[in-house]
Amino acid sequence: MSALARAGRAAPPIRLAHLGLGNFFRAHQAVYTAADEGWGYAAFSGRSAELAGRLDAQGGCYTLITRGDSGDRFDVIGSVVRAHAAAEHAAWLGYLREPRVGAVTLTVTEAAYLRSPDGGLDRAAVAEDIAALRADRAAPVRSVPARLVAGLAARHAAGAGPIAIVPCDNLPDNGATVRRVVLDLAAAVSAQLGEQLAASTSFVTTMVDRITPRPTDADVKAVLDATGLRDECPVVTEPFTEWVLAGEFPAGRPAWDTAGATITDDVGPFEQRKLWLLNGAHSLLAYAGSIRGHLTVAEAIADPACRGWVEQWWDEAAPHLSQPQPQVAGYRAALLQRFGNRAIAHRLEQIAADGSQKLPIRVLPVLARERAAGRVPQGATRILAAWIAHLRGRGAPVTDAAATRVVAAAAGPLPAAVGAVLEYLQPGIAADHDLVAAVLAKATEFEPS
Ligand SMILES: NC(=O)c1ccc[n+]([C@@H]2O[C@H](COP(=O)([O-])OP(=O)(O)OC[C@H]3O[C@@H](n4cnc5c(N)ncnc54)[C@H](O)[C@@H]3O)[C@@H](O)[C@H]2O)c1
Ligand SMILES: O=P(O)(O)OC[C@@H](O)[C@@H](O)[C@H](O)[C@H](O)CO
Repeated sequence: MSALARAGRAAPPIRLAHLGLGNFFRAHQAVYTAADEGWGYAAFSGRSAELAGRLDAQGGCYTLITRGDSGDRFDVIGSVVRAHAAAEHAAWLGYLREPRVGAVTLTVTEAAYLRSPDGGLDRAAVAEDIAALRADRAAPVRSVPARLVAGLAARHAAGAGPIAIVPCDNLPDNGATVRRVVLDLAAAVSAQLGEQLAASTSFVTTMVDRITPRPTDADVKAVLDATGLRDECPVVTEPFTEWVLAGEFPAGRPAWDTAGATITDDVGPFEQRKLWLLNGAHSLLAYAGSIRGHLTVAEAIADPACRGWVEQWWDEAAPHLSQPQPQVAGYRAALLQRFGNRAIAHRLEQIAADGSQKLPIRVLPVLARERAAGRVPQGATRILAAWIAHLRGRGAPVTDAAATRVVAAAAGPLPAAVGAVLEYLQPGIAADHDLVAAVLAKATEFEPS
């Protein structure tokens, strides 16, 4: 056992699997689970093997650094029992065949669900995995939808009973979204498999919130200095945390609610508030803030211009939220405090990744509502303009699952670029001349002088 032990307690039984072992999972779902000693995790990385190896060498234990204005708090989290690399497919199938494994949580990024523009599965992107599963249900597959289908098929074949899939990525209605891509893929393997998995799988919808930046070598040193423990993979997060879930758990679940999670019938109001206000403002800061030379959220929100743009965006989004306005006002005030936490170095370049996946979720719903009300929203159009400027080489570097297409769309004379990028985001939108003119005017302000 590593020096990072579970304070004399035995490891909990593995009753959960996770896909997308990374920082957020370790600051969020694993922490809620740690409050219930009856449930432990087998966690799999989405792609790389590196973190899984380091974590498994520590018996799954790691230090959670909760970083507030008044200093750091250090807790050893022991709910992860085994950490596996993505390639350990036989182990993945093995856990899913276990009746006592009752749920699979996911944090694999928005892009990993491989949705087509209509929200269904992008079948071309998973053609190899479909062919492999048609030939052999236990064949190694790489994409997230195919790994889920392979695991669920193995479970069904083993007669292990129904299970819950619990996506924890920043996607609206994430349970229904994941249901659709998983069942599309299962049906493409065989119609019968599609029906079997539809009948035996519950897709839970969640809203997740806890700002979790990428840790650095300085965080490893901070743990050593404060606790005397050598931890190769601590995780840093803010004090705030929120988890809202709706859906069935046919094989049970940990007592996440006693650890502070909200169990509800409708995640929608929580999710809109969080995706538009927090994530929308994050995207604005990631593009506009990095163009203004800032590196982190805390730096950008301290810039009066950026702060004003964020407030303007919130003024546009807030009236479209269904939660009571005093509650929304309280959330906005808390967000300003969270964004301003200088102890958390949340890098804008991390948030800037995959704008092609994020902006349709974070910004376009508000834009559509504002246009339906006859207004041209200045905050929303500024976010789009800043993204276009980012794609044209300004601010944070471009990392995007659709980089080839969106960077090409953003190239050349600015008026054509604005039209092409907007059309990429939402076909037909470029016919809205007032909207295009507003985005163009703001994009012009972001052009190099
Ligand atoms: N970090 C946060 O503050 C935060 C907060 C709320 C929600 N989230 C959600 O969690 C996700 C992960 O964030 P993180 O901070 O843990 O990131 P991370 O980089 O630490 O971990 C991401 C995990 O997803 C896997 N992955 C990435 N792209 C993939 C792909 N295309 N296919 C398969 N697997 C893939 C990686 O291998 C890794 O296991 C976010 O994209 C977001 O949806 C993050
Ligand atoms: O994690 P992403 O890449 O979906 O988005 C980046 C940030 O906006 C996001 O991680 C927030 O920090 C998070 O959603 C806060 O709960």
